[in-house]
Amino acid sequence: MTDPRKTLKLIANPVAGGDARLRIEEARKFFEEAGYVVDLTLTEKRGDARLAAAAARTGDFERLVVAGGDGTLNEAINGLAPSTLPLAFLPLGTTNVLALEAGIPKGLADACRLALAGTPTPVALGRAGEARFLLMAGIGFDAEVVARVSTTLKRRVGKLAYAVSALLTLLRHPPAPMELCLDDGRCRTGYGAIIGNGRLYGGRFSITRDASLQEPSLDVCLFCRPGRLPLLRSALRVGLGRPLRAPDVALFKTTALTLRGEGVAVQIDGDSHGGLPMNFSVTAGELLLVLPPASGEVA
Ligand SMILES: Nc1ncnc2c1ncn2[C@@H]1O[C@H](COP(=O)(O)OP(=O)(O)OP(=O)(O)O)[C@@H](O)[C@H]1O
Repeated sequence: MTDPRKTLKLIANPVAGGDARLRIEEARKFFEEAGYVVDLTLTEKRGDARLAAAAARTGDFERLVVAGGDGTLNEAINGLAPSTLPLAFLPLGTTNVLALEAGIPKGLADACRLALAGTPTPVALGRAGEARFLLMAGIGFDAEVVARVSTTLKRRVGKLAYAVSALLTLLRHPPAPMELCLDDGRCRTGYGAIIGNGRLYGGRFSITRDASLQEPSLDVCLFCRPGRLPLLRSALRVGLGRPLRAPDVALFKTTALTLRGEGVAVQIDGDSHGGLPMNFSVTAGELLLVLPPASGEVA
């Protein structure tokens, strides 16, 4: 006989943010006490969340709940989308950009409550080659910082590990040139780019301030000047919460672009994703993300 209770699929990374085992167990209990049968998959390595989310597409689930960092969330999205199964998120990672962007509470009980009672909201997803991204793609310097960040240091000191990696990357070599081309054939040279589907970057910082998860467009920030100094100046402005400006950067919205560059790295949603050349685009409504009712995104 089938269980008449509602079933949740929970995909959780037990090593997110250092050690998330206890919090995952608490979340499981929360959902069970709320009357749900919980089908839990604990990830063991990169790739597991994607496979588990792909399998959940054909299951009889009320919700897919992903517990972990933005990297595990990205994997789950790549396994799930396009789908009408609502995806809720419990932020257990180091940086948790989505939680900040979308107003998902950091407190576990509140996040669990939202996972059950929040509004499934259609969001647009970015594409980097074949892979989907929810928050942002970073090309060049930023992706090298991600690639070089020490996991051991990240577990010990959290976000500070990214600052250490940024310094080492900057000392190593100046940003490499790349060519950005739009669909109408217009091209220009840059020295790094951030392609934002969302507004926030690396925490509460913002580079693509006008982006919106619900809007099917990509906000591009192209770093236009060669050398380390302009990049440092831009990093400082972002750190101080100031907007980036021409001529250091070019900011624009688009729905598709191509980037080319010799040995230039790419990251999506905070995890390495190969290198250029790569096409980037955006598709509306490929995912129903469970968000706070009536707010969508925080101001
Ligand atoms: N059990 C696991 N062991 C090792 N790596 C894992 C495991 N589960 C998932 N991963 C991979 O580790 C990467 C980072 O994990 P995740 O994003 O969940 O947490 P985090 O690194 O603490 O947080 P953040 O993404 O905010 O830095 C993900 O890309 C994921 O593919």
